[in-house]
Parts: sequence; C-alpha cells; structure tokens
Amino acid sequence: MKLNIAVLPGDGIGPEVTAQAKKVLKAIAMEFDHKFIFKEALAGAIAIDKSGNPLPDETLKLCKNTDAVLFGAIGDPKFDNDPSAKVRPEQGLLKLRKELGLFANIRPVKAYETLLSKSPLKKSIIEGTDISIYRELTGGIYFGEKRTSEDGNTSSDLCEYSRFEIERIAHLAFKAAQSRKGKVTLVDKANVLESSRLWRKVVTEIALEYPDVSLDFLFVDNAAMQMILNPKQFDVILTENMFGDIISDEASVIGGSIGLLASASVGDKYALFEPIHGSYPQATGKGIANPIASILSAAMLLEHFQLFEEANLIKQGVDKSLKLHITTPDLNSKYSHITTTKVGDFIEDFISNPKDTNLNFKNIHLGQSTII
Ligand SMILES: NC(=O)c1ccc[n+]([C@@H]2O[C@H](COP(=O)([O-])OP(=O)(O)OC[C@H]3O[C@@H](n4cnc5c(N)ncnc54)[C@H](O)[C@@H]3O)[C@@H](O)[C@H]2O)c1
Ligand SMILES: CC(C)[C@H](C(=O)O)[C@@H](O)C(=O)O
Ligand SMILES: [Mg+2]
Repeated sequence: MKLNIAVLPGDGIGPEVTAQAKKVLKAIAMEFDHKFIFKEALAGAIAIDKSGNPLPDETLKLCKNTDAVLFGAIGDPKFDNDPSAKVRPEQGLLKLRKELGLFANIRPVKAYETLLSKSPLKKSIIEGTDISIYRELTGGIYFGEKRTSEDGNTSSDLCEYSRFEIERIAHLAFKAAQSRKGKVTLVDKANVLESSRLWRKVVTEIALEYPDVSLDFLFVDNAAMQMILNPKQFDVILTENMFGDIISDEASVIGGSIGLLASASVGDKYALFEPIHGSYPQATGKGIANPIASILSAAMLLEHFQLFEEANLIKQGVDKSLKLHITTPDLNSKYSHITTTKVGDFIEDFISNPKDTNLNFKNIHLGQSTII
C-alpha cells in the first residue's frame, strides 16, 4: 500500500518520539513491501518562532493533501507562563483538529501484564483493565465563544454542543462497543450543565438503535474516582471534549506511564495520530521520553488503513520491549541507559526479525546475553 504521511513533530519531546514512530513505520514498510512517503512540516511553538503562526498555511495544506497525519506534541513554557500571549502553540493543534474535522479522539487504555507492578495502583485493581475512551474533539468549551471584559477582570468560555456533534461520535462509540464488551458509559455533568443534559438525551435516544449495547451514565467527578477505584467496570467511555482530556490523563496511571498512551483522531475525511501526552519540556533532548505512545499511535494509523498484521507486529514489539524492560526511566527500567532512541531501535529490530529469540539488541548493548 502507498501512504502519504504528514509528520508534524512539534515541540519539546515531540521530535524525539515522532522520530521513533517514523523509524518503526519505515521498518514495517520494508518488511511488508509498502511505500510510506513522509513529509515533515512545522506546528506549535517552533512554527510561531519561524513564522508567527502555530499552524502555517503550508502545514495545513500538507495535512489536507496526505492520507494521514502523524503528530508529535506541541507546547512551550514560554507561552504557558505568559497568560497574555496572543498567539499560543495549542491554537495550532486546535485549529488543525477543527480544519480536518477530527471530531472523535479514540484513546485506548490498558493494563499491561508485564507492567502491573509499575502502576501506583494495586495490581488487583488494574489487572485486566481494557478501556476505549471516545473523546469528542472539535466542540464544547474548547471551541465556544471566548470573552474578556474591557477591564480585563471577567472572562468566559462558552461550552456549547449541538445534537449533530453528539450523535456522530455517539454512533462511533456504540459501534466500538459492539465489537468489544458491549457497554458504553457516558461521562458528563448532567446534574449541573445544560450541555450535559443534551448529551444524556441524545445518547439515550441513540442507544435504542444498539439494543446489544448497554448504556450507563456517570457524573464526571464520580467517574474520576471510579477510574482509579475500579477501572475494570469500563468498556467504552463516551464523553465531551474537556472531560475526555482530563479523564484520559488520569487513566494513564493504570498503564504505568502517560508515555504509553496513543490516540487516533478521526473525522469523515481525515485522520491524525498522536500520543496523548504533551511536549514534556523538562525532558527535551535528554533521551528519557518514552516513545511508545508515539509508536502505538503509528500502529493505530496502520489499523485505520486495515493493516492489522502490520499493526500487530508493532504491538508485539512493544510488548516484548516492556517484557524485557527495554524501557525509558518513567517505567523504572532496570537498565539505566535505555534511551528514547534505543527503545525505537529495539522495536525496529524486532519488526525485521520477530522470530529471533536471540535478538541481539545490536543497537542496545545491554551487556548481557541471557535476558530473554
Ligand atoms: N497533544 C499535545 O500536543 C499536548 C498534550 C498535552 C499537553 N501539551 C502541552 O505540553 C506542554 C507541557 O504540558 P504538561 O507538562 O501539562 O503535560 P505533558 O504531557 O507534557 O507532561 C506531563 C508529565 O507527564 C510525563 N510524560 C509526558 N510525556 C511523557 C513521555 N513521553 N515519557 C515519559 N513521561 C512523560 C512527565 O512526567 C511529565 O512531567 C504544555 O505546553 C501543554 O500545553 C500538548
Ligand atoms: C494541548 C491541548 C490543547 C490538548 C487538549 O487539551 O486537547 C492536549 O491536552 C491533548 O490531550 O491533546
Ligand atoms: Mg490532554
């Protein structure tokens, strides 16, 4: 298969982790005789520095003319620490999501058998957790009207949703549940917010079209607690933009690191794949950022194009790296010298030689030969 992939590495650790995902995709192309053509473009703080615009026109144009976008992360403390900054890196990402119509952001969360001891949560609580979060991505408070009074002392962000925006992601969530455990949990704040009451009404109506799927409701404050008390109760979580942002970072604790959580953002026409984490500025250039979220986002990209065998091979490589503790320090690897690049190298090697039980870690040099 031939795929044109726009790569937007972004800021901070974005370029480091995206380079690993790209490397892994190149290995897949080689093994399966695909042609993946990568074209890089600027987004985020780096784009503001170069052009004054967090999403330059040529970047948007490239994304609209490719089959898929592989996104790193954006954000820089110089903007985070300046509330009066007029242009911000995050505006670039939000505009990109809106322009590409990426209304559904799918964030899988699972507890890896080999990482059960890495989570601060008890093994008995997290073991077997497998959740798919469907986060609405182009509406709600992120995109409603923003106002600040003339004296600068009052500000507001409008949270607005239409029936159409709720319906289209709800259908995706119910369809996903049909091929999973058959349960959708709508996370909202319907006891307070009018917009959440619309979500409940519309989602309840749509549920009638999916009699094989059960629907329940949880207020977001309770959901945040349930996520760490009893995450196994969840199958598909359907929620609005901001609640989904918050609850998915919280859910990453189950896996052991946010550096493991990938995502796919899809719409009617375009698709973008990115880790759920940010630009983790403190880690830039240190080689300590976990690239697995980015690598698994590349696997989601392949799944989007029905390349399941290829995606599975990447996932097997990830599983193997975790099993062998070929991991960055966020997962307390027992080896101190496993960098971002070395994790990518290992998964790349695995893809070209998955059966090699003596995988020689040619790029890794662990200094021991009996770790398999
Ligand atoms: N999609 C995006 O591009 C995105 C997402 C979230 C935050 N941001 C931006 O990133 C910047 C930093 O935000 P933040 O510090 O709140 O969130 P962050 O996700 O960048 O980092 C939060 C913490 O998560 C951990 N972490 C994140 N990525 C990791 C990785 N790959 N490996 C290991 N550990 C990792 C680190 O402990 C880090 O301190 C801000 O400017 C923010 O706006 C961008
Ligand atoms: C950077 C920010 C705009 C973004 C969001 O809130 O959607 C991020 O937190 C994410 O989860 O992708
Ligand atoms: Mg977030």
